Amino acid sequence: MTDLSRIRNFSIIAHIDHGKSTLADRLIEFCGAIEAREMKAQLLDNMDIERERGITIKAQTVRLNYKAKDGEIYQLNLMDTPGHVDFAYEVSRSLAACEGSILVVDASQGVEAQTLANVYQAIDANHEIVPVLNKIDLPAADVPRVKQQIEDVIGLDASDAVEVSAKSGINIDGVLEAIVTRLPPPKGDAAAPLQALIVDSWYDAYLGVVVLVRVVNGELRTGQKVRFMATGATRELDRVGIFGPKKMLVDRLGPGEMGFVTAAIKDIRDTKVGDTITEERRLAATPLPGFKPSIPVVFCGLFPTDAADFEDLRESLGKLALNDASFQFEMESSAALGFGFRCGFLGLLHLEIIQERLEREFNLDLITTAPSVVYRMHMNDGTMKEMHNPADMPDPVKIDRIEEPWIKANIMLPDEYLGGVLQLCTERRGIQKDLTYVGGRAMLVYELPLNEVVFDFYDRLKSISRGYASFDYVLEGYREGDLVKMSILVNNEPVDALAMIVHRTQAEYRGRQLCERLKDLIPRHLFKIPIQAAIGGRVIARETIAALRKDVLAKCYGGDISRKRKLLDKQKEGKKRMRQFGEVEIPQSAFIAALRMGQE
Ligand SMILES: Nc1nc2c(ncn2[C@@H]2O[C@H](COP(=O)(O)OP(=O)(O)OP(=O)(O)O)[C@@H](O)[C@H]2O)c(=O)[nH]1
Repeated sequence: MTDLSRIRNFSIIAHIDHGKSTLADRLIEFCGAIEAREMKAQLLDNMDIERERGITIKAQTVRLNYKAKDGEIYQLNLMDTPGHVDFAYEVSRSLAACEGSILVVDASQGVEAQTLANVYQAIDANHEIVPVLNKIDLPAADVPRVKQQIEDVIGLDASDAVEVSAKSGINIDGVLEAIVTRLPPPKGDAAAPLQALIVDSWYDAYLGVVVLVRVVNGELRTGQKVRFMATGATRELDRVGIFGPKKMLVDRLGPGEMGFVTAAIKDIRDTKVGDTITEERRLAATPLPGFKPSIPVVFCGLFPTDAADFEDLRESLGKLALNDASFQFEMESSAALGFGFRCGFLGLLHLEIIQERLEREFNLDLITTAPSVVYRMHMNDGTMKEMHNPADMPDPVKIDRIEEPWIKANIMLPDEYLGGVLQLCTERRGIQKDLTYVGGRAMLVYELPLNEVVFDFYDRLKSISRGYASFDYVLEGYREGDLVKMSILVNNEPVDALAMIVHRTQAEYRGRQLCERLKDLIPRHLFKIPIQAAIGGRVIARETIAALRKDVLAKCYGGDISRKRKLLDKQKEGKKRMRQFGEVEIPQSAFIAALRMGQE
């Protein structure tokens, strides 16, 4: 067990692409030599599946051993945090497991929206923060300007910011020294009853459920009988280990240390993130303060393009859920798209990651319905229902009011794009809260309904600002809105997969857009096909696909009217049948295309 004064637990926070991963790699590399010589850990099988995980959405820790200039060897636990706003909850729980943060800012770019969002979280977690200016090798790097910006925008003293180039390996030891000298050591009591915080857990094909922990008091040992305080389950620990960055077994983990344990646990849902592990023999009096659970905020339907893939899809979703407790799914059926699943995500990026993994790793071709947020339906009878799917909208006469989630967004952008971005935010029902300028960049704070953001806000923002705007948000809470369900009717039949909840003021615009698209996508039939957008019984937009008229009368010369009538009747019957099976006549590809266009 390491003396507390020689432990530092920290995370690296940064805006995307400012060099967080590159710096982490350099730190690991720099400390690598010492690790091999001085650590008495037992090397576990070298399993590379971790690397296969691609985008790191899971919190990971790496233990480094650093020989500092004071001659002492320090144990540094680097906690990786996911950078994207969708995973804000995961960021906050990673931060809760450490005492300090390294704030990486690209010296050629300066402070961006995610820099701010992450710093605020670190401040909330009471972290000591060391600013690091990266990419000083770039000719465009402007260290004095970015230092000034950090002081003006964030209010952090940047006079002793560490200037580095992660890519060229310049001043990496400067970062390590700052960690040792400027970040506080953890606190804890080795003699107290065990309290270890579950920071994360995931399923590993070889080890079963792996639980990432931060020990606060007491110690964790192999063979120890432990209790999970939230669930009350007891287990004997099979393994106690660390990531160095490879998995290595250790005898014990003491206060302030981070590592992993395994204990014949089958389901990650049994290891609740934020729960406290204590010792069965000597129970802790109270659990540690946990974390807020991460709850899905965006839902959409996932359907296999080929109905024969349904079982494969179910199995693949199950596999993904093994490693991602914040991902939810349940079966859903749609008249237009067949059988599929309603899935819940932390945000749009999370949705994209899951969708991409299903398509790439599991080789599935999928249709995604328009993303929807979680609405709160306050019914006349005083009850409240959460609605994840527009198809489940109760009868409007029974609804007293509907609430929708709102976010607070930070948008940073070069001045010249401000006009366009303000207009976009206004179109999306945004409420401007603040506008300030820092070194030629505008910093906008807006409140926006999440439902307007999940649609295509981010893409529009990027295109208006030519990619220069950065955006981050936090959920603010629920507010009442004048929201309605808009149905799309094709040939007078509602198409469930295209229904959506919209704000009344946006309904007509959205409705018209969808009808126009569908008109081009649905092939002509022998009869006219009306395509309508409707709220309740009221049509708000309409397009018509003209009929393809087969000239049935061409064969009848002259006046035999009864024959003509017969033929016409026959054709009418045909029409009826068509109408009856109206949906079958619409190629599924049309729905798919309409939905995909909605996401562009
Ligand atoms: N010139 C220069 N480029 C760097 C430096 N550090 C990182 N980069 C480059 O910047 C890009 C982003 O670096 P990453 O380390 O992937 O950034 P990140 O913040 O971890 O990004 P995500 O993992 O995508 O969030 C890469 O192309 C790096 O090669 C540096 O010191 N100098």
